[in-house]
Amino acid sequence: MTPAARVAAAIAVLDQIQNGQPAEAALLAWSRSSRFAGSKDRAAVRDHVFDVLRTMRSSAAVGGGDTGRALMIGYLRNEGADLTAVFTGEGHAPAPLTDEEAAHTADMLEQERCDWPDWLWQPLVDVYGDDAASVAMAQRERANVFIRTNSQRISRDRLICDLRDFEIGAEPVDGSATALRILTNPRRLQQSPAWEDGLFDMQDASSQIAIERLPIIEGAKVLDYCAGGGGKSLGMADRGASVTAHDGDPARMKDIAPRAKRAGVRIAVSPQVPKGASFDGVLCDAPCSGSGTWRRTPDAKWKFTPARLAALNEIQLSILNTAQKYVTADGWLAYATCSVIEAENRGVVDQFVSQNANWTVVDELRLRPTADGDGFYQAILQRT
Ligand SMILES: C[S@@+](CC[C@H](N)C(=O)[O-])C[C@H]1O[C@@H](n2cnc3c(N)ncnc32)[C@H](O)[C@@H]1O
Repeated sequence: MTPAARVAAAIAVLDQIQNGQPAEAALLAWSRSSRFAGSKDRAAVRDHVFDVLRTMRSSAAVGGGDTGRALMIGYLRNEGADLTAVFTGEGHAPAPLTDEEAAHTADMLEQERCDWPDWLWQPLVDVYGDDAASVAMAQRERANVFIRTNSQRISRDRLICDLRDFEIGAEPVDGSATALRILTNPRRLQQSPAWEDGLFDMQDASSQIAIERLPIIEGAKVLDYCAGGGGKSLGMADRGASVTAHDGDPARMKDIAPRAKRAGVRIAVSPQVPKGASFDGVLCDAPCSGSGTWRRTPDAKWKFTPARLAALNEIQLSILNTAQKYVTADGWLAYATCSVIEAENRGVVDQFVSQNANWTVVDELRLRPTADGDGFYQAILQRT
């Protein structure tokens, strides 16, 4: 496919998404009906679609509409591309720009330029002040790929060398003892001998920094109360904790056993927290908007609503209220989200403390989305 034909294909996929189809389903349907497209074509079309989804608002303003075509015009115009070289109408290229399309200009509000929902703009400014724009702008960029070194099995420097032998470039992330940023060939990671040998797992750098911050001592009994696929459980086990994984939806934990086996650690998977059980530490990696990771799931940014935020706040608070019961008298309780929205971060923690005055915040971590990792929040509490 020519570069212009890839743009035309992305326009067709975007139209399906605008008609209500989820992004992945629309891309899959296009792939299935486009047997002529090679792997590079598929990757390029996918990149175009996600580039537009991450910048939907500014692309619509600058492109003069929200059809696939207008969005792509807006995105490419924002990027400074030569539109006349792409919109030629030749072969499978999209049709030339109309006079109206060519003449369109837009004045944008700051939140529009930053591709951030209006209703969440002021809350972002309240926390990040003049940096709100850079927090929002970070979600317009493609995310880097990060891995967590399995430090029970290999040093980070040795892992860099092993990956290099497989033509995968990696470099350490500042502020983390385990995280590596993948510089080249990320698609080869899960075919590498190091993957086969369980020397690393996939995990964003911010999650790793948060896990490293937990006051875990070798052999501590820890409950991962919202374990999901077990990323945090594995990180805590790597730090020497004896981990029990729990999740309100036990089916979400199905990958934990094989992941733990590959990593060579033991994690007890427990659909019900055993009655009367207590732990030196309990981590609540709560369900949230995911606003710190919206560059990875850009359509979520536009679907999130005030009603959903209110519902999440209730769940988040009730998780903390339940989980605290499993913490020993001098143990710790950690609350984490991959969100940059304060209402589901310190907002929830403050509500919890106002209802449970015997708990106090002893540590707080707020990571912005940057090239070094996703947006992440964590508070560690202890009883007074
Ligand atoms: C952010 S995800 C966890 C990600 C996981 N810790 C990881 O690192 O891969 C939040 C998890 O909370 C779970 N959850 C939702 N409501 C819950 C509840 N009331 N009690 C326990 N877990 C709950 C969800 O099923 C989901 O797996």
